[in-house]
Amino acid sequence: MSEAPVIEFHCVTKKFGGVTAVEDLTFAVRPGRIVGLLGRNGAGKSTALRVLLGLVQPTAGHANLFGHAYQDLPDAPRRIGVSMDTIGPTPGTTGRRDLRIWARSLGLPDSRVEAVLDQVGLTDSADRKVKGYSTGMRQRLALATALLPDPELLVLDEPVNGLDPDGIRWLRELLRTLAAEGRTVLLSSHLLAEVEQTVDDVVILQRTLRYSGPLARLTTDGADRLEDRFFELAGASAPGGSRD
Ligand SMILES: Nc1ncnc2c1ncn2[C@@H]1O[C@H](COP(=O)(O)OP(=O)(O)OP(=O)(O)O)[C@@H](O)[C@H]1O
Repeated sequence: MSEAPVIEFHCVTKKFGGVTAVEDLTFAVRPGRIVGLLGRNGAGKSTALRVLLGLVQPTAGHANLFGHAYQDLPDAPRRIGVSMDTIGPTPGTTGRRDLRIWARSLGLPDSRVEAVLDQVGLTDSADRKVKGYSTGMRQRLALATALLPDPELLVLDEPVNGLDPDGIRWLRELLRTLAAEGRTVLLSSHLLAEVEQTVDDVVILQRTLRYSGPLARLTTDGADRLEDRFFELAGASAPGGSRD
């Protein structure tokens, strides 16, 4: 397996008017790893992911996937599975219908829809309207959408939010299986305890980068708690997105 980074951020800064959401962010993600982008509400996690996916232009610096900016990467929508709040289901659809719309837009057969419904455990609810789904079911549907193209890389914004303990365990096992197949996962979260058992590597963001590296190094092989190390590195309670 090539050890070339799957994701690279180089000195990425993003300002929204007078607010600096992300400042001088540099880190890399290696293949086959599950990486947690961790930070408080407003720390800049979604902004960093949006820069990565070409959804917002950085003020300075750049981010690459497989050595290219998202918009220059051939076949990007089929190589990278994305789950983000802003990519919601089509209003009024059922889970199955929503996935079929996505599948067609990606040139994928309906058999992929059935495969991902099964993978995320939504087959029995697939013909129910999405508006009646629980938060956990919506998370599963978002993950199914990300998994549709059988991607090499998954970028998941807050995938743990709204999952119950069974759902969190299920997600952990699914991500482990995907990583064992050589896929790479970058997920953002502010739920430290929930992701501690899921991720291999950690990126701690509080507008600026506070840590990037193996979870085991951060916690001295589990002797220290992630939460304690997080507060040391991210500071006690500083809000993200400082005004200039
Ligand atoms: N489009 C925007 N316009 C103005 N300010 C923005 C915009 N997007 C984000 N911000 C600001 O940038 C900062 C970082 O926000 P961001 O959503 O990236 O944080 P986050 O870590 O994803 O937070 P959360 O966990 O709450 O989703 C915040 O202060 C936010 O208000």
